[in-house]
Amino acid sequence: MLSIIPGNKISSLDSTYIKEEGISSWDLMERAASAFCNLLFEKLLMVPDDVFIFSGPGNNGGDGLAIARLLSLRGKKVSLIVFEQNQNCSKDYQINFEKLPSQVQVFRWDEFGFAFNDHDLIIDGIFGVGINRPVEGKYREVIEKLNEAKGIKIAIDIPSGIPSDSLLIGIAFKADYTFTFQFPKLALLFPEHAEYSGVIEVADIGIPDHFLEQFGENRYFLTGDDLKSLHLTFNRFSHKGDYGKVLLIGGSKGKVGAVLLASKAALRTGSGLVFALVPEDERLILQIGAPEVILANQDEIKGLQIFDALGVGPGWGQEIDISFYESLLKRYHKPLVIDADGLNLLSAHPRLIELVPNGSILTPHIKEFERMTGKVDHHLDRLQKARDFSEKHNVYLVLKGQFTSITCPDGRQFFNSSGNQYMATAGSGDVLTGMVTSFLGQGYPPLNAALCAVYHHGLAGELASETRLRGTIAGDIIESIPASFLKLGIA
Ligand SMILES: NC(=O)C1=CN([C@@H]2O[C@H](COP(=O)(O)OP(=O)(O)OC[C@H]3O[C@@H](n4cnc5c(N)ncnc54)[C@H](O)[C@@H]3O)[C@@H](O)[C@H]2O)[C@@H](O)CC1
Ligand SMILES: Nc1ncnc2c1ncn2[C@@H]1O[C@H](COP(=O)(O)OP(=O)(O)O)[C@@H](O)[C@H]1O
Ligand SMILES: [K+]
Repeated sequence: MLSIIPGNKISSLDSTYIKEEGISSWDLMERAASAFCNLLFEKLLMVPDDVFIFSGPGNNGGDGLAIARLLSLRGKKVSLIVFEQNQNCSKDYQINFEKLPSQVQVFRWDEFGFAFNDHDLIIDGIFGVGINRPVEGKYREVIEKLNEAKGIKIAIDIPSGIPSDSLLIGIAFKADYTFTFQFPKLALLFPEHAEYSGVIEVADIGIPDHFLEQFGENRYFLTGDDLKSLHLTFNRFSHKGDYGKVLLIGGSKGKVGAVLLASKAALRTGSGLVFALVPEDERLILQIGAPEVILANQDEIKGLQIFDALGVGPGWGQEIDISFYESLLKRYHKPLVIDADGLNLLSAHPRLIELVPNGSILTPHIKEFERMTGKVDHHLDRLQKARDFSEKHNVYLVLKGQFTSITCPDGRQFFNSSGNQYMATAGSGDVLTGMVTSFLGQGYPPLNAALCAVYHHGLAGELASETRLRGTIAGDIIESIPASFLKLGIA
């Protein structure tokens, strides 16, 4: 799994790796530049002929110079805009400057005209993870102009101005794409930086995961490659009892659809038996909407231990009998999944949180999370509060949004790479609740249940939205769950 390395450890990572591999820092920069160019040709349908590269004084600028050479060798008309005298720039910058082919036109920033067309490609190599203060002076002037300019904009490693692991102060380059080296820098995952980072792609420069891990701080980027080994298999001689008996509890007048969505999602995720407990008057809707679901009644659920997992909260409302919730938490001793009003009720009745079984999975969106922990200032603060909360209450916290994070009681934090903006639609969280509950009921350890559910939910959202775009609805995500398994080769 890809470790996310903090900015202040990247240069020691770099030098240790170079030493162990017996390569030079220039070699590593060359790998980075060619990985960048490969991504460019892979991700852009048409790579523009006119390319403008802005190179700052450090190694991010050095990457820009190497990219200038490689793109020029591939027939592109490259203009390079520089800021400092060569002798004031990094060593590898200077080497790459010497290697520039004569076809690359070099401009000083104050001699350059800044006139671009829609189809020009603008590459930002001004600053990378070495940024150590807010951008001012000539750099600010140039970034302001570039942010107004036409053209397709790509940042090398990180948009210039964004610090590697903390919140932007002042100005930064606004990229359409960020091609980041080896692992995404933490700050790229902050919602506050969404307008700067654009689409994030990871350019593999060949540093292995186990090597990265030594420099990490227990933060990881979850990709499809990580998932396969987490899944349990379905075997030929199995029966429905082998794949978990789960119970979804929620629904209220007008909101029973939430349980319907969660139940269907649990079935599509592979649950053998899905039970639902909803108010008496709302049962018919559920039964018609999903005939595969078994409706439980209050008496049946007295023997709660027969269920392999519970999913509590979708569409529940705030008006429920709180003593029922309390007795549920007291009587069920295995990890369970809590979402939506199940969480809001914990916020309203804080004594209940102490009753939540160890290892349970809580799936708040940002607002629900704030209700539980109090006001959050920014995403970094939220990530720290998530760690504190998980550790204190011994639960897994799935904080939903773009790059949903999964925080473990031991402090590990995983960031999901799948999903897109078309999942911002009513009920998509209920789908996730059904999926997590399903995996938990199938016998996955809580962490694996959360990782698998979050990743497949995002991938199903991507697949569902391929043809539906902004018309994607939660039900489409459910119907694409099997396609997500297929895509990852999970039988
Ligand atoms: N393994 C790696 O991490 C690799 C990193 N590489 C590149 O190296 C970059 C990091 O390079 P550096 O450490 O040289 O850092 P940068 O290139 O980000 O910038 C550092 C330079 O900018 C100056 N500077 C910082 N903030 C400034 C500000 N606000 N105004 C004016 N000047 C400022 C510094 O004094 C220094 O000269 C990465 O982002 C990446 O692009 C790649 O070359 C290859 C491998
Ligand atoms: N822009 C986005 N990118 C990725 N995933 C998203 C995005 N917007 C929403 N999602 C996902 O959709 C789900 C929304 O959940 P939630 O806010 O609880 O919705 P609801 O309450 O309507 O069911 C979460 O899993 C979230 O991660
Ligand atoms: K940059």
